[in-house]
Amino acid sequence: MTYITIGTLRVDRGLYDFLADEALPHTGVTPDAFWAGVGRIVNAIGPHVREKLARRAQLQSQIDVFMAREHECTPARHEEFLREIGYLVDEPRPFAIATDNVDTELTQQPGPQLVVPITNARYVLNAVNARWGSVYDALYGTDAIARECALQPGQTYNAVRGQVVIRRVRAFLDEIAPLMTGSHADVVSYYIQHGELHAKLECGRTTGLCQPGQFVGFSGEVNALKTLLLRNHHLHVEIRFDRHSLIGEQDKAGIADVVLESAVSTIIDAEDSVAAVDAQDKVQVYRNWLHLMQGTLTANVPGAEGVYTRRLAQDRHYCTPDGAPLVLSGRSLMLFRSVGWHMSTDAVLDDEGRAVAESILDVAVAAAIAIHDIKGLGCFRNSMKGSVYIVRPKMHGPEEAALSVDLFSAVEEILGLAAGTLKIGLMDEERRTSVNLAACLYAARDRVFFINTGFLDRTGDEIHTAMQAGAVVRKGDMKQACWMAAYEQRNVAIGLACGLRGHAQIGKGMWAMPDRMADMLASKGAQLEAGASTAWVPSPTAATLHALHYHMNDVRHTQLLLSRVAPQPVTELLVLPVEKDITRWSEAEIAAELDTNLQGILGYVVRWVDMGIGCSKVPDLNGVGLMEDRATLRISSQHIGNWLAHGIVTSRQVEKALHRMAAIVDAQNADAPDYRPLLGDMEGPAYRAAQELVFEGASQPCGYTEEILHRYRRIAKERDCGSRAGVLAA
Ligand SMILES: CC(=O)SCCNC(=O)CCNC(=O)[C@H](O)C(C)(C)COP(=O)(O)OP(=O)(O)OC[C@H]1O[C@@H](n2cnc3c(N)ncnc32)[C@H](O)[C@@H]1OP(=O)(O)O
Ligand SMILES: O=CC(=O)O
Ligand SMILES: [Mg+2]
Repeated sequence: MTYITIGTLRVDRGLYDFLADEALPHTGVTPDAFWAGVGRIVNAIGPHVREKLARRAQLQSQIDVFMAREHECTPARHEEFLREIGYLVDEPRPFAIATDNVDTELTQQPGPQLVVPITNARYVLNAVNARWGSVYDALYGTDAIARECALQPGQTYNAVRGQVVIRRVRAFLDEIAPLMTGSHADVVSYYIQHGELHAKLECGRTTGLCQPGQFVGFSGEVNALKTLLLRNHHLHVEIRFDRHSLIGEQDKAGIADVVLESAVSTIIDAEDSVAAVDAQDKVQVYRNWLHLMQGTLTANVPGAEGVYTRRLAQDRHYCTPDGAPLVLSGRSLMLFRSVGWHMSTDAVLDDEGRAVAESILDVAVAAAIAIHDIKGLGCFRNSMKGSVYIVRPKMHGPEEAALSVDLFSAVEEILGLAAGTLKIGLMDEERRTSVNLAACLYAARDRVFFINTGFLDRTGDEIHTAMQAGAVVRKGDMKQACWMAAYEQRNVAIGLACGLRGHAQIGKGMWAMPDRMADMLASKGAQLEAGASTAWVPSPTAATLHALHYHMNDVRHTQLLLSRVAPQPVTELLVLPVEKDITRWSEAEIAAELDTNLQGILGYVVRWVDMGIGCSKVPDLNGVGLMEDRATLRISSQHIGNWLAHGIVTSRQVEKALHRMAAIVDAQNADAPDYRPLLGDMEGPAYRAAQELVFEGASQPCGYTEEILHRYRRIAKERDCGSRAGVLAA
């Protein structure tokens, strides 16, 4: 890296140039002012970051001693101890959050939240455009419709399958926007008269909607509609007519498609789904964010008729029932997820030559770039309220939430932004945050736009925290653990008690089996029944299918009912997921658990380290594709570390299984271009990273995987750079 010195900082030349030449022009912030400001923040906040990280380590070592000594203690004693050491703090007096200028997508529109790795422009564009998605395509193209009517070889459209989809969507319309008489399946035409929607049925009768107010817009002519816009639970449904299309010509009402408002918001992820290990990678992260804020991001995508350029979707234009223009956003509301406090980056060095806290850089750069949106300099608007949404992951407790608030205020000051412009998404994914959630919310009460649960990191942290208490239950049994139920319930109850309903999101976690859409449809609705106003999905298709749940559940009403339920006591959250009777595990069960964890680790790590891919769909031992990211890696690495620590498995057994699983992962990737087999390169960075994650994972701070992954990815980058240079020289 080549650095240039600016004030007290040394800044990577590529990063400096990116900001000076691409990001800052037109924002009103000069490079000198920006870096001088960042320098001040590094000096002011940097020491606090180091102090908080030291505090985490101190608390964990106290907990380790306590758990080794008193692992059979009651939850009440456990609570008492956590209070004694200051891990658990007093609850604030009742209060309500007071965040203002939050976009309606987050306050009024319960709906799916998509997550996408920021470094993959092609996926990012798809994600932002997933605000709207065809439910016909989503059902037709996935296992949501049973296999017996799957596409036959050589067939381009299976009409039987198509009919199943159409029937299912008509039933859905009957459910969410019923007609006064008959079914949408019986309609032969829809038309508008005197600002009201009419539906002509096959039997010759005409009817209308049971709730006429659900008809909110249309395009085309009143008696030759192109689209019809309905609204249910604040989400829009667009019915498209085209009697000349393949589907529309066979449909009695001429319906060619039904499009749902789907990914209402999207997390543009610069954290656990990306592999950004140096200044060069960080520039790629920030450049994509810049092009999103400017509305200019593009990606070339191979399609049926050759390569085409994917761009951000335009807004959607309709007329209201009485003929006034109606414009709806064509894009998902974008939220930026920064890295957590534990990360540092040598893209910028402080006055003592230390890598700076990466959070400072992420928040400062993301906010500076968002000025393009705030000032309306781009082709589109992201936030109509002039807010910038920054998701803060992996914070431990209220002190760290308060430090984020301080950072946000400092960044607003150096950029000349109005106080409160930067909003916080407060992820409840570390144990010290869960147990002190009300205090965390209080610390961020003027800025918070969401809290959420269901996180894989939270399980990783649970295992790490309880490392000395005993052998933890199998990964699959974690979902039934007492702490997990308390975590989910308390987060919602505390969020509602702190006034989030209608003011901020209460979210739930990721559906991690991207190809299992039937299972997702059957189970993900439960997150809304539990009080969530949003929940994470891994893909646009999943967003469209998950949107169906929000039509079935009136989340605002569900939250109203749940707001009468008190949070479970914190002692429920403190019940450790430790197996009391380890003899109940057979050798085969232990071996299966180990194999599953190791195969997941290897399958993910090899792509991360060798190819720089931060989130992958890794087939498990049964061939089911699982979304793996750093959080799932943290769980697997901590789980093996725990079982090693408690003698459930031996190092030798783990080494042998690792080798065996490497062969499976190599076979699974045999056809992947640029794949370097693990077994052909056991001294290579990928295999060594996996070994270290397994054998040293338990001693990593909080069980985080980043330090190991980053170190080996940098080695792999150097190796590839060296071999490229060799090829060029030859
Ligand atoms: C624990 C946590 O921290 S969760 C948060 C982090 N996790 C995530 O961000 C998961 C996001 N999802 C993903 O990255 C991907 O869906 C993966 C890695 C799980 C699967 O990726 P793939 O194997 O490439 O998916 P698959 O082949 O089924 O589908 C690819 C298509 O779906 C689209 N797609 C898949 N996921 C996404 C997404 N999250 N956003 C937008 N588009 C997506 C791609 O654009 C591509 O379509 P295209 O060819 O038209 O461009
Ligand atoms: O950040 C998401 C998680 O599951 O952890
Ligand atoms: Mg996480």
